Amino acid sequence: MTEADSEKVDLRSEIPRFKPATPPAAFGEFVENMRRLQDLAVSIDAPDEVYAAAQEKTAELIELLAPFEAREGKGPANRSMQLPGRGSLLMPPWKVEKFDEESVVATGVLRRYHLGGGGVAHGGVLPLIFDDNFGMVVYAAKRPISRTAYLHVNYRKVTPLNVPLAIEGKVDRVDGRKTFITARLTEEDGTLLADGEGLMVQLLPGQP
Ligand SMILES: CCCCCCCCCC(=O)SCCNC(=O)CCNC(=O)[C@H](O)C(C)(C)COP(=O)(O)OP(=O)(O)OC[C@H]1O[C@@H](n2cnc3c(N)ncnc32)[C@H](O)[C@@H]1OP(=O)(O)O
Repeated sequence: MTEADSEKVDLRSEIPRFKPATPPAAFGEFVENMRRLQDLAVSIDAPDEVYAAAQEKTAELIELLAPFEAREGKGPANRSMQLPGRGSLLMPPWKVEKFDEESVVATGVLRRYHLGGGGVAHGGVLPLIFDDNFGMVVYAAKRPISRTAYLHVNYRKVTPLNVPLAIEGKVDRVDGRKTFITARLTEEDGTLLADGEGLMVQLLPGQP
């Protein structure tokens, strides 16, 4: 995106400009360790004394970090484009591989943290991945800043964990303030796991 385009995007909304962050390497390592902790927190079966020791260590960590809690858009989480999931623990640790007006592609794996039941991904994780993709598609296509009005996911096959996956989303059609987006979630060999459609509606001045 050129500087001129970036200015154009800003003028189309009252939402503050998205400013990418470039945190030190230690932040990326910290986030990855936190992801490992999430995987463990949902999978451990430990003796009582291990829970007690873990509780003490997490309490220490909270004490260390709490003074640095910052408002949205200030800390590096969610803004670190070079990190999986933009450095946000909410997002699965996926990386954006393609970001242009034609489509947005992100790839990655789902992990133990994302388990639903029966060894496969929780169904609720997929709308998160689709919604994030739709948001990026709107931005990459230089459509006005918009929010999801609806999102429909068709689950075609169960989504495996620890297997490379990809989502590709693109603008299907535009109608005034409305941008209709479609996306497909696939395995590396192209097997379709889910497809989705969403309506993104351009925010009017003053809309949050
Ligand atoms: C800081 C970065 C922020 C950028 C966001 C990144 C994107 C991330 C994507 C998200 O996850 S956003 C969070 C989830 N979404 C929301 O919280 C949205 C909550 N809903 C709203 O804010 C409003 O409902 C919305 C802005 C989507 C629409 O409200 P409006 O009052 O502005 O729209 P209006 O009701 O006038 O409808 C505009 C058009 O959209 C149509 N429409 C709206 N909602 C619809 C719906 N659910 N189904 C079908 N059509 C719908 C509506 O019929 C109409 O069509 P026409 O122009 O043809 O008449």
